[in-house]
Amino acid sequence: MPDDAPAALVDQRGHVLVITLNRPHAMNAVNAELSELVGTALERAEQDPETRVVVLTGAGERAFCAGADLKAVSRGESLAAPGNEQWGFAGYARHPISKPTIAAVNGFALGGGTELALASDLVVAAESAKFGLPEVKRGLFAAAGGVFRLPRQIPQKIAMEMMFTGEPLDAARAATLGLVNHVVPDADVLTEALALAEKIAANAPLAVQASKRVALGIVDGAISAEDSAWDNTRENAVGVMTSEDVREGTLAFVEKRAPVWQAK
Ligand SMILES: CCCCCCCCCCCCC[C@H](O)CC(=O)SCCNC(=O)CCNC(=O)[C@H](O)C(C)(C)COP(=O)(O)OP(=O)(O)OC[C@H]1O[C@@H](n2cnc3c(N)ncnc32)[C@H](O)[C@@H]1OP(=O)(O)O
Repeated sequence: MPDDAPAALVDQRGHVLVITLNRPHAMNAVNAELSELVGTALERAEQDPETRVVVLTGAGERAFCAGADLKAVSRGESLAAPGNEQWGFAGYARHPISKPTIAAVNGFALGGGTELALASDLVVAAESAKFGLPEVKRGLFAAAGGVFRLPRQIPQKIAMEMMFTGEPLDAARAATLGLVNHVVPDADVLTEALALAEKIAANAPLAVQASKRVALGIVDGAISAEDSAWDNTRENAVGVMTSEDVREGTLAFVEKRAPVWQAK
């Protein structure tokens, strides 16, 4: 892929906007450029009356999204890229848009990748896809919604084991647990996600959007509950993300070695 290729691509297909994370050389890991381009695409989708459904997928055949860019983090760059609170990577997690979103998970969905799937309304997964929150292996914390969305979307004890061990689930197990709507052959992920999107786009947009708004309002609890979840996450995350573990955990990944955590 040319070095100057954009980190995310946008493709309008009738009433469906397809956003493709486009850093396959880095397993579509989220850096500031990718976050900003995803944010711009989401803002366009939200404001364009012609767009009724958004499909989010990853470039290449190996990864949907491998989470935050650990090389950037190991260089001390912020995970919360400036300006992405409303629309960027974190924005997608914290401020779901009013239109239905479908994650077409074409491979690894790890860390922020799983958090993007958790923040999506529907998930179509490749048979080879894997879902996980390995942040704790890097000294990090699933601060983009993982820590409170995962226990809400799958059984609590399974969610706790995933968060504490950092070990992934395969697509079949994720579907059994309710994290995935459809598991399809790897080659069919985008086609199947688009077919589902067209099915939704054929229905009354305002009614579909109102259904999403009310359902999320109930599932996420009252605004105060949702805000306290984020505030609590942020309080815990800041403590974790400013620790020496972050530098050691991410450097260990970059240097392809086991991390050596400081004795606590
Ligand atoms: C202060 C808090 C405020 C809270 C409110 C809002 C916060 C907003 C910001 C918070 C964001 C938090 C996001 C999230 O919770 C945090 C994370 O996501 S941490 C990252 C978690 N992900 C991982 O640990 C996965 C890392 N990758 C792997 O384990 C493996 O690469 C793989 C995916 C299992 C594939 O393995 P392999 O097949 O062996 O392939 P390679 O490992 O060789 O990878 C190929 C190539 O890609 C590069 N790469 C892979 N993953 C990443 C990555 N995450 N970052 C950067 N680069 C990655 C890898 O280095 C290889 O490159 P090469 O070495 O060939 O140059």
